[in-house]
Amino acid sequence: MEKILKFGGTSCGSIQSIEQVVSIIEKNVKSQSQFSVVFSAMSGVTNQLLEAGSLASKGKKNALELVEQIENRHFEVIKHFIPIKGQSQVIANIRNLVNELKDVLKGITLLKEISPKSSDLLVSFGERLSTTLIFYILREKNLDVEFVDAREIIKTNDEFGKSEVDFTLSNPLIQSYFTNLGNKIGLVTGFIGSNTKGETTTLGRGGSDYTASIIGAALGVKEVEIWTDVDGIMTADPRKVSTAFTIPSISYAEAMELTHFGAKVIYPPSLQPAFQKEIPIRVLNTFNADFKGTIVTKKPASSKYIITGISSIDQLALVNLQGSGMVGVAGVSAKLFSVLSKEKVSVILISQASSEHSICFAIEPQMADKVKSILTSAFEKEIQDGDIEGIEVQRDLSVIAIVGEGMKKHTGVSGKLFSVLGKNGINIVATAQGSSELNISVVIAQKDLSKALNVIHETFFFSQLRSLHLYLVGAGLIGKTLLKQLAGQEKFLANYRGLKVKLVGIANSRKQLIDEAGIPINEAIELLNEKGNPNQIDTFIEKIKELNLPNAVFADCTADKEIYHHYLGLFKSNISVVTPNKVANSGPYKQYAELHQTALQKGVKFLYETNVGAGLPVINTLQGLIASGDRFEKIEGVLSGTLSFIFNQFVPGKSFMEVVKQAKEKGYTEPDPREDLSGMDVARKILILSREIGLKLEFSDITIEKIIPANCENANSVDSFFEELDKSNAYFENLVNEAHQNGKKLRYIAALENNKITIGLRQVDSSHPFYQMDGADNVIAFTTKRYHDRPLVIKGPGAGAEVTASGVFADIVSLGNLA
Ligand SMILES: NC(=O)c1ccc[n+]([C@@H]2O[C@H](COP(=O)([O-])OP(=O)(O)OC[C@H]3O[C@@H](n4cnc5c(N)ncnc54)[C@H](O)[C@@H]3O)[C@@H](O)[C@H]2O)c1
Ligand SMILES: N[C@@H](CCO)C(=O)O
Ligand code: NA
Repeated sequence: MEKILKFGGTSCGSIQSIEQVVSIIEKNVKSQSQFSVVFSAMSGVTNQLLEAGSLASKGKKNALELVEQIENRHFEVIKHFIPIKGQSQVIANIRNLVNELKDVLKGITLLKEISPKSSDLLVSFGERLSTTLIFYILREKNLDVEFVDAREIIKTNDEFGKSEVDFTLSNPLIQSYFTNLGNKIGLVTGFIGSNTKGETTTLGRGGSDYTASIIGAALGVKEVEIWTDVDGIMTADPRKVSTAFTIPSISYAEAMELTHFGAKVIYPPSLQPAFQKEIPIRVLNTFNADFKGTIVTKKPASSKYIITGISSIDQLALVNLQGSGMVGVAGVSAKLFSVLSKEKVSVILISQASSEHSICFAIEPQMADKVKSILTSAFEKEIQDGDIEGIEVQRDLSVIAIVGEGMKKHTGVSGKLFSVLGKNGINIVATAQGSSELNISVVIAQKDLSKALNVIHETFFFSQLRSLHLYLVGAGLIGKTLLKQLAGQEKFLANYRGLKVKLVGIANSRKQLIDEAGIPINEAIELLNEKGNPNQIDTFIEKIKELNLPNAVFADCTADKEIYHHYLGLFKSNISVVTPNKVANSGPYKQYAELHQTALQKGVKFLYETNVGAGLPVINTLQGLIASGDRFEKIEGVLSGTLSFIFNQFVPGKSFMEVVKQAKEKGYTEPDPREDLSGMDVARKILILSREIGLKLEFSDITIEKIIPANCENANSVDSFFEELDKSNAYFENLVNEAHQNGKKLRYIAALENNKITIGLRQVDSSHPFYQMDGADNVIAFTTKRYHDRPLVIKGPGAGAEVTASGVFADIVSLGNLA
């Protein structure tokens, strides 16, 4: 025999799935391999049988209704696969089995009780029915098959419900049976066996896999194939991590570790006989039969990943035993674990500090109360004497284990694990590493489980493609331009920066839309309009925090004066903020400092390069100089793109108001251009620069020389502001004429020197470095200790949608380097 195949309940569960099974078996026949097949009951039938048993024991008639349902399900399959003239024999055989089943239920009804022994007999009908059914289907296809009742070859002890296999008795029976079978395909009932008296027994959890593994081991086959309904063992639970993928090859030991922490595809104890004989086990998908699945072997193929997989237990409780009296006292942990073992408490994980001051261990949460009371009485004396301070239970925790033989060869694996959790604000409550270095486990709050699994998975399996989760608030000029740029660069970012910017939320002042699965960037605005809910920024931010996505960034592309109140809370939730909005950084100094300190403390970023000079590298350059120890002596600049444009465009004879309107149309002005013309916008920028170099200045420390007459400044709406501007044309003509007559140009210059900020309109001549400027140019000159004789000058367009959005873009992408 070369192979044993095993098909699980879902594979035998329907006409469609049985069609798959038949085609897989036919393919094996064509390849002329010698093999036999083990079957589970049709999915759901075992439970129905148990339910029928329980109903019967209570004397309820509807037990028979369940039997009828089971019978009909089998008949339907027969009718599909077997031509009418052959059906009667098959139906008669199934009916015989069903009658026998009804007799068993009658017995249970009479006795009014269901013993483990009758329960085993009852459930055995599941596999006996499914295997009989498939036997006839395959015979109809002219395959040389034989029905094998496993009770004749697998012998067990008398422990009904979960009997132990007697290999000394079974192995020779199996060997002689299959030798006699010759070239026929044996179709074996999974899950069941019998004791020496011939009474039916069952093999417990993973029973049919166990049957396949027992037979495979007894016959020394080359491979055991477990056919199920998933693509093999995956790197993580695909319901929790959507990017999880199949592990092509895994060691027995790794499979054991992964399944200990919850991966449910196989149940390794049931594969033990095959493991021991080093027979490879292949996990395959009946519904995706050409897929290679996972092979579990002693020596798996080498992999490019450091770890093999991640698994988790959703719910556990942590018990902590601590006290100074425990230090150096031998026997505390011996006593602890012997008490636990006596009470059959299974311990999921243990961690002890080397100070020996405390021992903590994880258990199933439903055991927590019991364990606490057992330990309180077991350690009564130690607690009374004060050697143990008490027994503390923490709940609502989860454990994540990263598993892999490859960890032995690599340093820094735990560093990587802890740092990615830390960066995402996930607190590690306890940790344990087995000395085999096959697994590192961390206990975390249950609310962080999904986030943690995803970042860990990304870190270890997709280090070549990191995700940033982006929430964009403000879908106006800058927001929309940013979206366009992001959409255009999606491929480039993936291919050359290993970065995926996933838009998960978007809002404007009217609507909001959040979708964890990702909002297509190039359709985001339409989707927001069509599907968005009314926007309430508070609820939007609450939702963001609740979602708790890893590597998250909030981009504030509004000019709103209140939104920044949320930044602090976002930082505290480990969400970075990127913004062109200057309000946060130019408010009271105390608040500026608090925002920056909190971001630093939480390990998130607060990035706002576009606060000054739009996309020009002003803030980054300044921060670089400061970080490298340079000292600032003077900052001087033309910081308003709008005013620059206006003084470059406006000549006497033109309408000043029209030029301002043009600036607005070109996207240079603030949403409210009064901010630009009042000098407010420039004041914000120079104040921000002063804070960046370490000064604690307030807005009130700034002297602003106004350039617009009071009637314009005090206009109470944007429209009336334009009207007032129109009326004041002569005033502006005068200003410009005067400068022209002196051979000079007008520049609105902000200067910071000797801790003082001044802002005003200056006439500059051709020798002045700010004389030559075009369009909406900004120019900033840094005079520092190092740039002393000739300042460092940054010059170029300092306003406009494209250059601003690209500055925001660059800030966002720089976060990707940290993800
Ligand atoms: N235009 C430039 O050259 C430039 C340069 C640097 C910085 N900035 C800054 O960029 C920001 C955006 O400017 P813009 O020209 O795109 O403005 P805009 O008026 O075109 O767009 C603002 C967007 O924010 C939304 N919004 C306002 N309040 C909101 C709230 N409370 N909640 C949700 N959404 C809200 C609006 O609906 C709109 O979608 C401003 O802070 C501006 O100072 C602009
Ligand atoms: N309104 C601003 C945009 C850049 O911050 C300006 O004109 O400079
Ligand atoms: Na900038």
